[in-house]
Amino acid sequence: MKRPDIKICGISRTETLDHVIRRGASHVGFIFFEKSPRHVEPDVAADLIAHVRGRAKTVAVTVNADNDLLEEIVYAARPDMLQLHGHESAERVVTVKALFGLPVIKALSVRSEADLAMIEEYRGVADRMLLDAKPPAGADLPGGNGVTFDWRLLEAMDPTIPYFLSGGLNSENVAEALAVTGAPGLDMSSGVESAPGIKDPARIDAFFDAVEAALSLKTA
Ligand SMILES: O=C(O)c1ccccc1NCC(=O)[C@H](O)[C@H](O)COP(=O)(O)O
Repeated sequence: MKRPDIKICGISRTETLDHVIRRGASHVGFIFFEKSPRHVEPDVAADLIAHVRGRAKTVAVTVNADNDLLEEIVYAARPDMLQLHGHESAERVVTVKALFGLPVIKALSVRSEADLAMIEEYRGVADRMLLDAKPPAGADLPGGNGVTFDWRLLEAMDPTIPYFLSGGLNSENVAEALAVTGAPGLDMSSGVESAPGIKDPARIDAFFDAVEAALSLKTA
């Protein structure tokens, strides 16, 4: 099995960036959503992104952001990619790509087959999909909620679609997630935190150890 790309999201400290990249993160995500405990201002993100440039792909995560906010983020922080984590339509993805010239990850909230079928709208439009769990009722955040969805829904999915599996991944369940889905990418955030927004070095190590163990079992 090919090693999946691994995206660790919601990072706000250089120490955490260095740690996850040393352990093998291919992508690191920065949250631009004020209600999130992981929110970073564009000037702070600019320093974090400058710190890791060239060592991992940097992703600016936004939620239904208008052009002005995207412009502020892109010109201040210079991310490698944009993640659209709201209700952005396929047409909006096309517009954002044209305006900013950056690859786009489109997040999709999944609970049912019908949710997953929406993926077709973004085929050939988004550079990658991020399949996250639908937020629980009453949640304040569209992502970072630490909840999983039924990974068996992905069994019938076209395997050529590039995507990150997301939602509630942690060191305890990532081996099963990989066994069920064979996902080409993994994305996670709260599963390596000790409290919302606080990344925990021991949990980061446990997660990457679990991924390595799962992959070595698969190739043994
Ligand atoms: O993490 C947040 O606080 C967040 C807020 C608003 C929009 C998106 C957000 N996170 C995006 C991500 O890509 C998370 O990694 C993804 O939702 C999975 O989170 P988790 O279930 O905690 O692993």
